Amino acid sequence: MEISINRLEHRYMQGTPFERRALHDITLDIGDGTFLALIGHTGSGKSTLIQHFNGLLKPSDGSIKMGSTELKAGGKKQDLKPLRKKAGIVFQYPEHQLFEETVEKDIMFGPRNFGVSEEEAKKTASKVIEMVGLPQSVLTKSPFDLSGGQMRRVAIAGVLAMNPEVLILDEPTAGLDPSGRVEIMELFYNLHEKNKLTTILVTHSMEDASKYADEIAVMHKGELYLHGKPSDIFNQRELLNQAGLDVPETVQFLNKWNEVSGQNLSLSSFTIEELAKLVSLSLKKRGN
Ligand SMILES: Nc1ncnc2c1ncn2[C@@H]1O[C@H](COP(=O)(O)OP(=O)(O)OP(=O)(O)O)[C@@H](O)[C@H]1O
Repeated sequence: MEISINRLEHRYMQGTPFERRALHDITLDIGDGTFLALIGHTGSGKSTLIQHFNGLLKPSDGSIKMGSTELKAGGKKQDLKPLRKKAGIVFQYPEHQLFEETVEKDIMFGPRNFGVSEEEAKKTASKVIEMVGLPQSVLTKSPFDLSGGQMRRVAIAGVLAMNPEVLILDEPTAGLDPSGRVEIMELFYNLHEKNKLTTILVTHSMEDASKYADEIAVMHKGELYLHGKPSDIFNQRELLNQAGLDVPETVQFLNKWNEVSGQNLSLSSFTIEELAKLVSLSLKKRGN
């Protein structure tokens, strides 16, 4: 689903002496099926922005269009419900929101709330539990008898059960160990690839942004500071530094390598594997 943000502004506590502008004049188009990483220093406005995608926050000015549904400043409350269904948000530590007696009931909660029949909701639970890589036997268990990683998968299944057209991930790997982080990111990436799901990943990890995203949007002081392909963004290290960010370590290494060796090598996927291949090839060429 295409997303179009037009001159979006958000002010907290609008009209009070405590009014605070968190977003200013954001204009951003996200194409259908794009994987976009949203990065920025703490307090730059990332969470405020993503809460507009499913109508948890309303624009103070400007608008956001999700497919055919548009939410404008001053829009009505009933405009929000269609957005809730279109955009599934996986918040930080989503497992904290599990509350039902069984995994199945927890996953069924969202669809039932939207008027889906008991039978249909059960079918959905069985489908999405598989999508997150858990066995059917988990459905009858209490979510609180599962491991932290399994609980997170159940919470993600609950979001997928709503069949969202856009998946919004707010630092979805926070608090996981390195292997758990990779597993969850690969899960999202595969969902994105398989279903051509438009995906927006809020992350502090330049490595994840460079590895998974087609496009990167950088927020700084409530404004959209940079937006483009990873390779374009990483060419602007000075600007990134000014926003309190840096390029991934693979790019830092290659920049140093080029400086020392006088070469002009460049990366396309920014992974350690690609970097190792590139350097080893260049060493072979030089006869080392
Ligand atoms: N409920 C709120 N009331 C008032 N101000 C808020 C509220 N939530 C956020 N802010 C302010 O809005 C600005 C943007 O915050 P936001 O949480 O969107 O940033 P962020 O980039 O998501 O930060 P982080 O990476 O730390 O999660 C900050 O100055 C923050 O203090």
